[in-house]
Amino acid sequence: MNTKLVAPSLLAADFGNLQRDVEMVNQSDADWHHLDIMDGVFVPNISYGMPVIKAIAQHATKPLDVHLMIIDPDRYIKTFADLGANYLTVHYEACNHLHRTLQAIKSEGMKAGVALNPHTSVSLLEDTIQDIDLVCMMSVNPGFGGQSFIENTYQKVSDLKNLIERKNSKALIEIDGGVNATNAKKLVNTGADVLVAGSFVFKSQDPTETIKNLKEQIA
Ligand SMILES: O=C(CO)[C@H](O)[C@H](O)COP(=O)(O)O
Repeated sequence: MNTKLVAPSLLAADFGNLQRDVEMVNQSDADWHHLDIMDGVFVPNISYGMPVIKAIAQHATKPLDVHLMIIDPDRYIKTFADLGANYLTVHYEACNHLHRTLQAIKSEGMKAGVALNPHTSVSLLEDTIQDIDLVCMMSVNPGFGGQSFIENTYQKVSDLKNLIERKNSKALIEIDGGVNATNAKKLVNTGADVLVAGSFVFKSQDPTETIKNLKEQIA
């Protein structure tokens, strides 16, 4: 894949102006909307619930990339399929039967993603990488926007790229957490296909321009 994607994380949007921010992403150079769903159990934070998720899905015109930071994600696969999610990502650490969960996501017509926490080795995907459409590499400990990028991520991206090539997988590599203009190019050069950026976009003076610059930088 040559096109590198930017997916603004709505976690860092201004929730008082959520509709404005969703529309800004619709009209920007961003490729996807990234929704971070947190349950207060798998991660120490709760993001937003179903009424807000539904409203976002209704207004969003770009593909929906949904990242479930929740325990027992199988309970919500159908719900997100009905909402129109294109990619549904579950955490490796939250799945007892990851292979079954991936099949269930795909049988609902969505692409199946797996997220890895910073402490989780890429090698654990050795037996599932051919069934995975996207690996979300957490470059911060999940739970909050605005954290600092963990430098060890570069090594993990490189390990993952090797695994994907060795196993002939088509999985995309997505990076989530602390992405900004300083690390974006190096991440893409190391093998990243999709960059999720929250604070760097929504806390900037001109989010539309920031997305445009980020896209240009990684083109
Ligand atoms: O959800 C997250 C952590 O759980 C991410 O950090 C979020 O998607 C991106 O935010 P930021 O760019 O501010 O790190």
